[in-house]
Amino acid sequence: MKLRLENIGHAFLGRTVIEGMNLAFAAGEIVALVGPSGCGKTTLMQIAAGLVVPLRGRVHRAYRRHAIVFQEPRLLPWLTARDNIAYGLACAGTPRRHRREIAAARAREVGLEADDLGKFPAELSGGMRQRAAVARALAVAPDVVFLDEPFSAVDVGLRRMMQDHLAQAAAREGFCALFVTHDLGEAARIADRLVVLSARRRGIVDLRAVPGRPGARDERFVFDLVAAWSREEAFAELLDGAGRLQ
Ligand SMILES: Nc1ncnc2c1ncn2[C@@H]1O[C@H](COP(=O)(O)OP(=O)(O)OP(=O)(O)O)[C@@H](O)[C@H]1O
Repeated sequence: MKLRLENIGHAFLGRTVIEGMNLAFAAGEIVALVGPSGCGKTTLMQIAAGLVVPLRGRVHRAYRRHAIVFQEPRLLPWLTARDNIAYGLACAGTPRRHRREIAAARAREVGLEADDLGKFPAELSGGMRQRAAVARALAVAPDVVFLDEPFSAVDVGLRRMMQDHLAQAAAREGFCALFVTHDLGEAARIADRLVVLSARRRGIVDLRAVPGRPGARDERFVFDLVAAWSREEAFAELLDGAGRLQ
């Protein structure tokens, strides 16, 4: 697995968003991209995923396949949850019976019941739809998963469960996850590594390994880590004027 961003630069309507960015990702690691609103997290993820062609630089991709999870589920409304989860497999020509088995297994992993698989997206709750979106991404056995604030709209209990699931799946299956979030607590829970972006400086202000193992950090540890980060200059742009996390 190889994913490397080399000297990436991008601008919208003549306004530079990202400049001279170099990053490399390893198999099995979860990298959190954090930074204030508008600093270019989504743009950088979309460039890495090939959804946006950068104005400058190159993306080196040497892996079989990747999957993307967006902030909203983006399920196809005319397909059942089962067929949504199996969609990538159907596109890849996986036989029907095999893809139904994989879809059922991936659905179970994210806590969807067998009964839910025959339902259409309109019949599922928002949290269930997002579970299906994660199951769909992992169903194709990706080498890289791009996630753009995937859990920001789900309730706190489900968010915790999905974070743990992602961390365990990445460790077990060896995929690399590039995770966009503006929530330092979330990054502290699930990332191996942190990339901190700045809106003012249009680039990376900090790169660091997160101590401990993703998914195995307890509440106290995460709280103390975020408190320590919050006092650092590298995270200043993530704090609002009152010194609270945004
Ligand atoms: N298609 C577009 N056309 C014009 N400007 C854009 C486009 N996409 C993004 N931008 C601008 O580029 C900048 C970076 O946007 P981006 O969505 O990458 O930031 P972000 O860090 O992900 O923000 P947020 O945390 O609010 O989602 C913003 O100023 C945004 O307005």
